[in-house]
Amino acid sequence: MTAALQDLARAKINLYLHVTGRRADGYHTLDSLAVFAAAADTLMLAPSPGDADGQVRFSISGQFGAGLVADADDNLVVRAARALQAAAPGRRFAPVSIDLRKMLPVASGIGGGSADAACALRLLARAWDLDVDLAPIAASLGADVPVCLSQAPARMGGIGEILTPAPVLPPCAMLLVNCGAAVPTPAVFRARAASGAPFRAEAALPDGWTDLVSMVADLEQTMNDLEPAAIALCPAIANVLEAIAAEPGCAFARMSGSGATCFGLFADATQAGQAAQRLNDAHGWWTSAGAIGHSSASHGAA
Ligand SMILES: C[C@@](CO)(OP(=O)(O)O)[C@H](O)COP(=O)(O)OP(=O)(O)OC[C@H]1O[C@@H](n2ccc(N)nc2=O)[C@H](O)[C@@H]1O
Ligand SMILES: Nc1ncnc2c1ncn2[C@@H]1O[C@H](COP(=O)(O)OP(=O)(O)O)[C@@H](O)[C@H]1O
Repeated sequence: MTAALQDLARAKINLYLHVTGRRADGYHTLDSLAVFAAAADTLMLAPSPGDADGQVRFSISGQFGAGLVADADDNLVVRAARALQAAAPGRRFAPVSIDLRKMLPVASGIGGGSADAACALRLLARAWDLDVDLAPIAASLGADVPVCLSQAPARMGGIGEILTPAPVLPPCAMLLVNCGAAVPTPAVFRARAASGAPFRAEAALPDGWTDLVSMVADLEQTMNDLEPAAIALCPAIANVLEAIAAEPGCAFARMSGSGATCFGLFADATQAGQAAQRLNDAHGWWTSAGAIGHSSASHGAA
């Protein structure tokens, strides 16, 4: 490879999440509708001449980078690189450096680490010119990594690795709000299991929605089954949900994934942007507003 490459690792938002069962290995089966936000980390890959073949130098920058630096060798980006190399034995891997610009809050229910891992797989497969199926490698890195490979809206089944097309989404804007509390995914699944909450059936969805009102009517028949357990662990989530729902123009508010990030849906992008500014000013919360339904845009950097 000669050129530098750069790609976005977008936040994954679960518009609903039903826990439908539990496997013998403890993983839960899910039914979820995942969409991708404008908010994203950025991965920058460059050749690293002088290093040995196979070496992947890794650095972390960005607003939320500091929290990850201590465990950099175990970062999902590095694990993705190792897994890709293991899947293509006998190949030469030109030495590269990757910088992760971490702009998404960590352990926050929006799959930032999973998005970074998927982004690293895409970039490295390109840089090393590998024609391998990335889906099983992604699944080996985490339940959320496969859906982050395409960053296209998708219905998630199995433990997250069975992907089917999402209903056609209406034009709308999404507000993301995170109060700053890290909520570890395993703790939320454990708390839900301990609470004895029942499993839920898969949602019945149409092929698409032409407007936000009809999508919200269907989302109101669904749940995020992890929300009560996450609120029990982090009560501030309830305050965030209340604050989002009170914003002018907000049609729907819910927590994403295992939390603590919550989202609001708006027909009017200006109102979503104003809500983001207001909630950041009033509480110091991390906020972001943008369209939903982004797909991956890979491009080379100068
Ligand atoms: C809850 C979801 C919903 O999209 O998102 P996040 O809150 O992480 O964003 C995902 O299922 C998270 O996927 P991911 O974060 O990749 O999970 P993994 O690393 O594979 O698993 C972390 C732990 O979560 C639990 N886990 C995860 C996924 C799943 N389907 N069932 C589970 O029980 C297991 O205890 C597992 O040990
Ligand atoms: N690149 C990464 N970004 C974020 N977290 C990472 C990364 N690599 C490893 N991790 C670890 O994965 C855990 C889950 O992170 P993250 O994907 O942000 O959670 P969530 O899916 O709940 O948003 C973190 O606690 C962190 O220790």
